[in-house]
This record gives sequence, structure tokens and C-alpha cells, in this order.
Amino acid sequence: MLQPLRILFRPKWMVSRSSGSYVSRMRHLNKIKEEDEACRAALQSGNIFLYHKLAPLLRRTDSGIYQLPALQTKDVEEILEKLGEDKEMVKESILINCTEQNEAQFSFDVGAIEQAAVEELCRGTFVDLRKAFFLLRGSEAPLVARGQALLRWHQTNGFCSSTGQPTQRNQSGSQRVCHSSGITYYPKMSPVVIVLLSDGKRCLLGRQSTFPRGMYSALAGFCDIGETMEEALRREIAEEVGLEVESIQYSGSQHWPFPQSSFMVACHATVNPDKTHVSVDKVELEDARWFSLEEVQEALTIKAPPRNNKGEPTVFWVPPSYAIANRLIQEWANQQHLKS
Ligand SMILES: NC(=O)C1=CN([C@@H]2O[C@H](COP(=O)(O)OP(=O)(O)OC[C@H]3O[C@@H](n4cnc5c(N)ncnc54)[C@H](O)[C@@H]3O)[C@@H](O)[C@H]2O)C=CC1
Ligand SMILES: [Mg+2]
Repeated sequence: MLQPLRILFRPKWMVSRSSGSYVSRMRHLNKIKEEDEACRAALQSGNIFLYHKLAPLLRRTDSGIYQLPALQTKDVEEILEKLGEDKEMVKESILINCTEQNEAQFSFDVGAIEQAAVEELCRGTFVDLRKAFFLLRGSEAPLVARGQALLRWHQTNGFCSSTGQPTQRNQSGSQRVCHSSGITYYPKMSPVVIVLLSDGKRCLLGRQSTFPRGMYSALAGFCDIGETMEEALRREIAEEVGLEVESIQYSGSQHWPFPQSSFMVACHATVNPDKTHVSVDKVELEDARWFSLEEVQEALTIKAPPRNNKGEPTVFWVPPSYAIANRLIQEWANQQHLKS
């Protein structure tokens, strides 16, 4: 039932980078991930992104743009010393990635230190991750999400679930080991399917009661253990809206940090145009309904929905562009437009 993989959007990495530099960068990254000594050396010349209780530090430029300040290790050591902390704490930084210039990028949570004092020294503000997603541009949003996801994982996996003994991390933070049981733990993502269902003319969008008012999104659901992605997709659609899927086409994927790390697999799917009656599972969804191309096109133009005097949005709108749901909706609208 899964259609042959067809890339609807060409990601930037497919266009711009020569394979030579990409290969050497990935090999360098893998070395510092696996070898403690290489990672310690990389930290000396690397970039560090600060978080306070998982909220990333952002800096507003004079032109009003928000950026993710990349601090040098010596800067962070200086900040720690100024605030009466042990500068060796910087070694707890977690490797996130590396730049095109092979500079390692780390995340470090200063949650044990007074927030305002760090903000003053860094000339920045710690911002909730959801807000940071709105404020940052381009590749900074996935980077900051990845850094936070890794910090969160370390903060919540300090003990072995078999022996109850403390686990020890390697230098990069790519794993934790319980030396008592020999179990190695790796950072985890939960697989989720997200699907834009079409009957050929309309697309189906739903909303949970916790969504901001007026916002509808593509339907999503966690994969059960042992399921294929296609099985999870068919089951979720059957459970949530009582429809039977006819065909599936893969679109793309995204790491989603809210509320915990999910691996979103995004697909388009179709139903028989004669079998479109929606029966909503009211436990999961507040509402789900079919939307026309015109309605969707209008919603895609809304960047900030108008609000009533209680601050609630007053129109139908869809998730912002950083969410993969938006991309699915955009792709569907483009394809419908080409058909008409
Ligand atoms: N990036 C994007 O564009 C979008 C992302 N999402 C994300 O997709 C995720 C799944 O969507 P839902 O409709 O809420 O899923 P869902 O339809 O599977 O319902 C959630 C329920 O599934 C159960 N569940 C099973 N495995 C779980 C696990 N590993 N973690 C948490 N709960 C689990 C829980 O009972 C939970 O209440 C959400 O975290 C949401 O944030 C949803 C829409 C758009
Ligand atoms: Mg769901």
C-alpha cells in the first residue's frame, strides 16, 4: 500500500553540500561522539549553547532579530568562575552536532545557577522552547530542540531501570552505562505518524481540546510497539475518525521536542471519495472535519491569527511553518492547485 518514495520537497542538504565535505564532517562528528579524549579536545575549541532548566538562551540583536548565541568554552568557564561555581562543570556539556567548519556544538544547562545573573553576563534571556521556536530562524530551531532533547534525556536517565544504580555518561553524552548491569542506554525518540488525509478534493484536519482556539492540524498518533508505520497510520485514522485509508505516500520526517522527543513521520493518505463520513473519537479529538482548498489556502496565509478581547484566536488557522503538519498541508494545497 505504501507508494514508492517520492521526494516532494528537496531538502537544502540535497542541493548545496558536496559529498566530500559532508563525509569528512560526519566522520569527525562520529569520532568525537565515540572517543572521550577527542571529545574533550573538541570541547576546548567548540561552541556551547546555554540552557536554564531546559530553556535556551537567546540574544536579541540591535535589528530586533533573535539569535542563539554560541559561547566559547573559555567564556562559559569565566561565567562559572564569576558566579562562584566550579569551572570544571563545563565538562558536563553534551555534544549536539558540528558546524560546516567542523567546530563541535554542545549544550549545557546552568539550571543550578541563578538565572538573572547568567542572563546579565551573557546579555541574553532564557526563553521557553516553544517561544524560541517562533523567534529563531532556519536551522537554529532544530539545533536548539536537539540540544534540549539531549539535556532532558540525561536529566531523566540518571539511574538504571534494572538495578536502580546510577548510570555514567560518556564524554559526548551519546550514551549512559550502568556498570553494575552492563546495560547501555541511548537517547530515545518515540515514533509518531502524522498524516494528511485527502478525499481527492478536501483534506481532513482535527483539533485536540488542548490546541489553541481555531487551530486544526493533521492527525497524529504514537506507533505501538511492533507496528509498522503503515499499520500505525491505518490504525490511528480508524481509531480517531472512523475512516479506512486506501493509499499512503511518505513525505518527510521531523524531530519534535514537545512534550518529549518524538520522531514524526509525515505522510499523505487518501480515502475512497464515497466513504468520507467522519466519526470522531471524542476522547482523542474535540473535532475533525473536511476542509476545502480555499479554506486551507486562506489558513496558510495567516501568520498570527486575529484574537478576541480574551486573547483567543477567532479564525481557522493551521500550525506554523516549523511544524511538519504545516508542510503536509502546504504540499497538499500545492498539489490541489496544480490539479485545478
Ligand atoms: N510537528 C507537528 O507538526 C505535530 C506534532 N504532533 C505531536 O504528535 C504527538 C502525537 O500526537 P497525539 O495525537 O497526541 O498522539 P495519540 O493520538 O497517539 O494520542 C496520545 C495518547 O497516546 C498514548 N501514548 C502511546 N504512546 C505514547 C508515547 N510514547 N508518548 C506519549 N503518549 C503515548 C497516551 O495515552 C497519549 O495520551 C504529540 O506529541 C504532538 O505534540 C501533533 C501534531 C502536529
Ligand atoms: Mg492523535
